[in-house]
Amino acid sequence: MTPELKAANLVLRPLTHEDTPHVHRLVNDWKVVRTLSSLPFPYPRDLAEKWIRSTQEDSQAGHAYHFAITRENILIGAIGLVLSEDKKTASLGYWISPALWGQGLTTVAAQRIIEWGFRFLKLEKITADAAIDNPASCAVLKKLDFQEVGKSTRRFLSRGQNCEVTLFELNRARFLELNPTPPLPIPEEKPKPVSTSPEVTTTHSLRKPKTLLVVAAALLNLENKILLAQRPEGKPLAGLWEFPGGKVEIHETPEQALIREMQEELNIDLTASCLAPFTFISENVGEFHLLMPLFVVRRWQGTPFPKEGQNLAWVNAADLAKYPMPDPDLPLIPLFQELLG
Ligand SMILES: Nc1nc2c([nH]c(=O)n2[C@@H]2O[C@H](COP(=O)(O)OP(=O)(O)OP(=O)(O)O)[C@@H](O)[C@H]2O)c(=O)[nH]1
Repeated sequence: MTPELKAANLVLRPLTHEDTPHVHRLVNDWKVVRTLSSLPFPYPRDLAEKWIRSTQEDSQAGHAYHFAITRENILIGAIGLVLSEDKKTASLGYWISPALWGQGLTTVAAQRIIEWGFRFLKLEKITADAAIDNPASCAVLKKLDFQEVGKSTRRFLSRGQNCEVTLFELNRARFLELNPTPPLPIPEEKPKPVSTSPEVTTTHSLRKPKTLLVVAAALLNLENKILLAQRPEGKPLAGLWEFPGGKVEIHETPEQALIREMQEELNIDLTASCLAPFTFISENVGEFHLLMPLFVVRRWQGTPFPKEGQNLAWVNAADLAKYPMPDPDLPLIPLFQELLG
């Protein structure tokens, strides 16, 4: 499923039926449509509708992930990855409202999608192409470290003719070499001014990030299915699936925090439960260092109920990878597969 991703002041989210008039208005513009090979001009509204439907089907089937690019809740463009059959390669495509060209917004959105493609989808290579008379798009790809690998010709429906295109590629090893740190989460707090405490050095990159202590539970039911909760709208990383839990307050032990969070989020009582420490996440996620003890819990009182309106899913260990999760959770998947078979 297509998750919601944040990138600077942009939110990249799945397209919905309500986006149809905006997609139609923005794409049905010669300046946009001439850069896209597979669309006619004029671009009829029912094609916008069909395309949005197809993005939803493709996302469910895991064939392609298309995102609306939004700023302050307004759709300003779209970006997507279409996967090869073996799911090792994807081709990147995008368009953005011409009124916003030249502001670097496409680069910001594309950088986030590429990051997600390499780190979450574990792609080996991302390809892209741009008509040779579209230098702005070529410049975006070069800024993103794509390498030019050749030329080809492609039929452009909008122009009714074949056009020469430049082919680009970025492979996973190069991306990881150039971007060794995990993607930045969206900081919830404003950056604090650099203090003079001894653990702080003068440069931002060397500053010791604050440790964020979060506790979470893998609730296992009688069929050995694990409960995942989807982060609700309005929270950072909304749309991603995670182990229910939350931040440990200053006056709490992790176990006390877990009992409180399970009551607040799921209306279940863990006071008499066995909280079995299973593993932990210790990962630098940009503005802070996430430390997350994860407990396995098999018995509790009550029935999990999504008190915060979050979606819940009982998931077999073998299916965990089908649920987009925050990057730090990904190494946990094989551990559960080993534990639960
Ligand atoms: N609960 C939980 N949080 C996780 C997981 N993986 C992961 O990276 N996190 C991160 O840990 C942090 C948890 O913060 P939160 O915002 O959910 O905490 P909370 O429930 O206390 O929220 P609140 O501050 O809105 O009350 C988030 O940055 C979240 O992205 C996970 O599997 N479960």
